[in-house]
Amino acid sequence: MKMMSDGTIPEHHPHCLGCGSENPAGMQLRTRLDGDVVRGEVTFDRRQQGAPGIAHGGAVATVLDDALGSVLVVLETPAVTANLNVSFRAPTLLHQPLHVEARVVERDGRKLHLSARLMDEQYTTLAEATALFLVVDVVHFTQGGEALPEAWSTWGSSTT
Ligand SMILES: CCCCC/C=C\C/C=C\C/C=C\C/C=C\CCCC(=O)SCCNC(=O)CCNC(=O)[C@H](O)C(C)(C)COP(=O)(O)OP(=O)(O)OC[C@H]1O[C@@H](n2cnc3c(N)ncnc32)[C@H](O)[C@@H]1OP(=O)(O)O
Repeated sequence: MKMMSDGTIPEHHPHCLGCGSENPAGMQLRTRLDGDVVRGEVTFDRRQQGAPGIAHGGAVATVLDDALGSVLVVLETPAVTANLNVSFRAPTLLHQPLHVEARVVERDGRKLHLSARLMDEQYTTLAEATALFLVVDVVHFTQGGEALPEAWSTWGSSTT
């Protein structure tokens, strides 16, 4: 398990465990482990606006994908999103602190079935996702020609 002594998952942006960059839409998702569930908080701002005052659906999907990626950090398993299915249940308003959670539903060989949920301050569901992540060898991530975070060198690379 990859987490700090206070239960938080290291400053991550999942893409860049250890590199400290923001995710593609400039959102900061801080996550921690609560039992088997990754929980986090995020607030959207104008950069993620779709309709006036409302978050763009792609930004909502990004946060859900990021939360799902945090599950990989906990599992210390390199994997990629093969399929992401998002249901938008209610408008996600800007400037409101929101809750996110993500968990493993089932593992079947290389297939990780995960789920995630975005909720408002009262824990009303705004969007939910189911995803298929496929475990890959760490070599998968060298295709971009960039150095990989040192922390990944200890991660399981078995894809069986
Ligand atoms: C930025 C990513 C960093 C990820 C880092 C990883 C670890 C964690 C590190 C830090 C942690 C944090 C977070 C990550 C950051 C954010 C999360 C975002 C993650 C991403 O943003 S990641 C980018 C988007 N993602 C891709 O860039 C994938 C492109 N893609 C491929 O690279 C290949 O497509 C691959 C490898 C997925 C599969 O290729 P492959 O050759 O290995 O496997 P193959 O096709 O043989 O499928 C084997 C079995 O899966 C079934 N299957 C396959 N695809 C399916 C689908 N779509 N739907 C339903 N079933 C599917 C087949 O039907 C077969 O099933 P069966 O065995 O039963 O026949």
